[in-house]
Amino acid sequence: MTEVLIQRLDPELPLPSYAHPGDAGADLVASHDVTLKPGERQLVGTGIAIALQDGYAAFVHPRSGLAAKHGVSIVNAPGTVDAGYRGEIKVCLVNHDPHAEVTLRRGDRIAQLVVQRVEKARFVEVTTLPGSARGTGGHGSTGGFGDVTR
Ligand SMILES: O=c1ccn([C@H]2C[C@H](O)[C@@H](COP(=O)(O)OP(=O)(O)OP(=O)(O)O)O2)c(=O)[nH]1
Ligand SMILES: [Mg+2]
Repeated sequence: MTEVLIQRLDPELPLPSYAHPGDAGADLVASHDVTLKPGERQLVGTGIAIALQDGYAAFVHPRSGLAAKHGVSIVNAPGTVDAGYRGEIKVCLVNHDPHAEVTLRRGDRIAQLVVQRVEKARFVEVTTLPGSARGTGGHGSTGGFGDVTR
């Protein structure tokens, strides 16, 4: 288990917490009320700043309940929090619902933070890449979407 130093920027807001012992994501809350019109996005504070250990990053993921019930997601999902970042963690929420406005209140759980170990890559330039079974096929090269026709 990695230790993450955390600073409460708003003493009245809770620290991130895992809802269940096996959960990967710790819930983050909104630092203020926010109302999103259909299609609108807003950057929302969470009231916390963290210091991750070197070799770690934290990823800001959407909550599936907000997505399924209200169409609310995160524009840049998952957002990347670098180990060296000391500012407030913020969430760029978006309302994908075509009709309904949605209001989230200060203290509501709006996203979840997944802390992960990450590798640094050394980029080695070559003129030809080694062959592979997939080759250059991508972006739907393995087939379509079953019976769906357009
Ligand atoms: O959902 C997010 C994504 C990022 N960040 C913070 C932490 C991260 O370390 C920093 C920069 O994020 P990123 O590198 O994704 O943004 P950028 O547009 O490349 O900005 P910068 O030029 O500051 O790197 O912003 C958040 O608070 N929430
Ligand atoms: Mg960046």
